[in-house]
Amino acid sequence: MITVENLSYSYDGDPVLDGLSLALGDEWVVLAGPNGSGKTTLIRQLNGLLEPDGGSVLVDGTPVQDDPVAARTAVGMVFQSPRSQFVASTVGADVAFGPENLGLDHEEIDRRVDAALSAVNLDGREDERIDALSGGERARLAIAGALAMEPEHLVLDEPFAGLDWPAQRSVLGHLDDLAADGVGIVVVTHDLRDLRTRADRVIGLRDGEIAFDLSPEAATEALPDIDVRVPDGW
Ligand SMILES: Nc1ncnc2c1ncn2[C@@H]1O[C@H](COP(=O)(O)OP(=O)(O)OP(=O)(O)O)[C@@H](O)[C@H]1O
Repeated sequence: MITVENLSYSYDGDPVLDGLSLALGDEWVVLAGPNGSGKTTLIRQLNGLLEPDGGSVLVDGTPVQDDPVAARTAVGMVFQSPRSQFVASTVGADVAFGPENLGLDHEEIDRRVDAALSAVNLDGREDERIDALSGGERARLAIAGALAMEPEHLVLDEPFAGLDWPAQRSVLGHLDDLAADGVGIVVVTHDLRDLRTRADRVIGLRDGEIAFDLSPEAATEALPDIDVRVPDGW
């Protein structure tokens, strides 16, 4: 469980989040909002990449700042620009890096790397150099790196941008499996296609505040109010 209590955050004195509270359990949550509404600023606090100016974020009851390693193990994060997320030069080594740091044995590391790469349709490409991958392949690799950590919560910032349809379908299928296993999924996106039947909640953010927190059905009328398009067939 991730609990955000009265969270405030400013960049150089400009408030972006102001007294935001939220609880995220083992459910599928879509976080939607227009550009600049504070989505990325919010999720970066969920595993300690940003430190709150006020209020707190707790993961399983422990403040993130008290145990950042536990928070980063429990809350996996995939960002929009994956380039900076890679730590190794080849595909397999990069995905193995996180599990290796957890001190897992080789068999378990291999199992996780295989499962994560296959979830994003990159199986068999362990030895390829990351700098030779396309943008979409890098985005998929970043997702594989987070999957291999087998976190309790997986937070993905615009995960489908730049992914072709087979890769999107594969990632969605894997997220479905994770959700069925009790992993909490948070998808930050402007593009709600394929998410209506998956999401338990749609949280709308506007100007750093929660404008609504509703079921997908109930969010239909609220989404245009925060300038997020309701997809055809939603
Ligand atoms: N590093 C930074 N320094 C200064 N201001 C920032 C920084 N990062 C974000 N901001 C500002 O904070 C506000 C919220 O940005 P944030 O990236 O959290 O929004 P977002 O909802 O994720 O937007 P987008 O949909 O465009 O990704 C914006 O006004 C942005 O300009």
